[in-house]
Amino acid sequence: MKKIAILGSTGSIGTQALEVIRQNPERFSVVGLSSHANANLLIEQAKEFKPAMVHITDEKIVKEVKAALKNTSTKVLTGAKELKGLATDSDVDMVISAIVGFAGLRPTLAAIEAGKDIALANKETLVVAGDIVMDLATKKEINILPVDSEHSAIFQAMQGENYDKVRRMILTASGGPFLDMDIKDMYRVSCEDALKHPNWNMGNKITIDSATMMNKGLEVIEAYHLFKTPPFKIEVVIHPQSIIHSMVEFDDRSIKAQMGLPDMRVPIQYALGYPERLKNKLPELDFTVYNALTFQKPDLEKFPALGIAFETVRRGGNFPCIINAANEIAVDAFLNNQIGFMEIARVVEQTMEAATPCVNPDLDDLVQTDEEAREKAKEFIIQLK
Ligand SMILES: NC(=O)C1=CN([C@@H]2O[C@H](COP(=O)(O)OP(=O)(O)OC[C@H]3O[C@@H](n4cnc5c(N)ncnc54)[C@H](OP(=O)(O)O)[C@@H]3O)[C@@H](O)[C@H]2O)C=CC1
Ligand SMILES: CC(=O)[C@@H](O)[C@H](O)COP(=O)(O)O
Ligand SMILES: [Mn+2]
Repeated sequence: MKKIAILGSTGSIGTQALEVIRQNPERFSVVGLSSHANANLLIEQAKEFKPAMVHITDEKIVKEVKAALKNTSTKVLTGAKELKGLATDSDVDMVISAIVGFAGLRPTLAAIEAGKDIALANKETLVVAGDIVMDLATKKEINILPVDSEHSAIFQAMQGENYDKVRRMILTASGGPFLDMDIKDMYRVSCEDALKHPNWNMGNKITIDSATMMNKGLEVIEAYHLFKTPPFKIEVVIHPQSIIHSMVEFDDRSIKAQMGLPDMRVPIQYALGYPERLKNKLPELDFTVYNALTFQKPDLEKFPALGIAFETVRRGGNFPCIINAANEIAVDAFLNNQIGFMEIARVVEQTMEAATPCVNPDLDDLVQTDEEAREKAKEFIIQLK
């Protein structure tokens, strides 16, 4: 029985991970769950999965959760220290890192430090602190199992293969809802338009990232760290159907692609079950329905965020951390109707050029970088108004 803690259990990844666990009660049990502010769903999940602990960030509503769970064996926690406690509890075998954004970094690092295997959805953890995270994972001899669909695809394609023989890793991108829109119309799109992802149903932040293609930029940085592959070997190709989840080309020009319907339960299940492949009852891919798989080059004028992300890998140091922070602030501002869609990448680029570079940052440097970049991004947003 694998005993699991889910950081971010009330989100899109968290709820789908619980669905996988629900289908496999003989293999997985839930030890801990965490949410930010969604008390109702956390209570419901606790009643169903009976974890030893739940954590909620919002200290004002922790009382509500305690009251609802008072006649159960579930302990209710709050505060940053207790979230780390949940992630490092001696009973936990694997932590699913599914908090969104920089907030996921510290509990994930704490879990690695405590020797837990990680099913990693929170790509920002690797974007911000990839070197620190991967070095610690090596030192602690733990597995980081990718949940992000592209990275799961590459990880699956690499089974039985040698990393020295990789010629290219090709990340596929849907292109988001504005793939075929004229650039001049992209200045006027609404949040509602941007939140309509063509293929995936995900949390708001990553859905906006998909629309700007910052998501793919973050995924390039994620792949660079996860697979220790230089950026010149990582390519992005638009594949609007999201059936091929990514590909690896080897030295002999043979290409392995991992395919399937766009359903996050597949990569989540692969990470949870690894190295075993488990059965499920998900719908099968009908090739006669998806009878045309198409590909095109990304347009960097329409999607400058992708180019910015590649630039930060070249610059290294704290640059990925800077753009991640600026992007979190800019996406939030867009979702609150404070800036336009095309201004997201503009704020990110301005912040990248204005923040203080650091060549070999440690965790404290990155925390400081994150704070500084957030402040600078907020200043640029005020100037835009
Ligand atoms: N959704 C998807 O299909 C995919 C997601 N990912 C990545 O997985 C991560 C999660 O994405 P997704 O599930 O879509 O996001 P959601 O917004 O749906 O869920 C986020 C989860 O994190 C919690 N949370 C939010 N902010 C904080 C915080 N400051 N401190 C602690 N907990 C917090 C939320 O709690 P509450 O509900 O209470 O707000 C919720 O449980 C992201 O990094 C994303 O890029 C990667 C590939 C695919
Ligand atoms: C499901 C998943 O892994 C997302 O990261 C997805 O890839 C987003 O789609 P885009 O290709 O549009 O960024
Ligand atoms: Mn992805």
